[in-house]
Amino acid sequence: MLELKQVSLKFGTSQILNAIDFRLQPGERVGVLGSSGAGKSTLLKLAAGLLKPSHGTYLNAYRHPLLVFQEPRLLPWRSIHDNIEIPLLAAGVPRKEARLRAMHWLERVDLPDAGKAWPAELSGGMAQRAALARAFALQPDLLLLDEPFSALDPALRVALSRLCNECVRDTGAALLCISHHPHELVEMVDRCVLIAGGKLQAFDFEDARNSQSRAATAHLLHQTLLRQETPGADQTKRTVA
Ligand SMILES: Nc1ncnc2c1ncn2[C@@H]1O[C@H](COP(=O)(O)OP(=O)(O)OP(=O)(O)O)[C@@H](O)[C@H]1O
Repeated sequence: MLELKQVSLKFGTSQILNAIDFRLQPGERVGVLGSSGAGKSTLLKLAAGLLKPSHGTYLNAYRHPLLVFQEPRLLPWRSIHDNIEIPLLAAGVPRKEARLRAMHWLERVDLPDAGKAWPAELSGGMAQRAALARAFALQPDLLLLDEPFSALDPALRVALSRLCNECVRDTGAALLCISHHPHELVEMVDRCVLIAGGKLQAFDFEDARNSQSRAATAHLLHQTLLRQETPGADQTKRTVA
């Protein structure tokens, strides 16, 4: 389990997160929303252990947290297969198993013939699929997605969200996922948190399996986000100590 208790984080004098409490249970899937600069990526980096809180308690029992960024970040001088296999070898996976896992995940993300290709030969969507294959091959128990599909066109974004959703459900990994698209996000998660003014606001779905409940929650999230992004809205103001 991941647990943040009364966690605050400052960059210089800017208070980004202010005494937040957050828990992520094994297998739980949580969406993170908020206006630009609200602190979503900061929360993910905290969860990944890449940032330390200025105050409060950080407890993380996940052994294999994995952060996936907006850009695929593939090694340009190695083949797609190598891009997936190299991190596995670095993690101590035997070569034969690493090869099989790389092939399995390339197939799973619908790139069965791309193993020998160079990253520069792939479209944006294909490169992001390869990045997902690399992530899932590492068998994370906590997957942290920082808007991984935001640079793609809407149809591709929806397709990759669905694929990612299936893979997360198949592996049972816990998920913390940032998105600016409430309607897509609610299809992937059990609940959402919204960051505003350094605080977390919870949006629980009445019944995550009920599409009407998901649609209503997405609508509410959308309206709340719009209010935040309106210039001068109170919620976007951040405490500056
Ligand atoms: N390393 C850093 N040093 C100083 N300030 C930082 C640092 N990282 C982020 N910030 C600031 O913290 C605030 C929150 O940044 P963060 O990247 O978490 O926002 P975000 O909600 O993910 O935004 P976006 O949706 O635009 O990606 C921003 O004002 C940003 O400029």
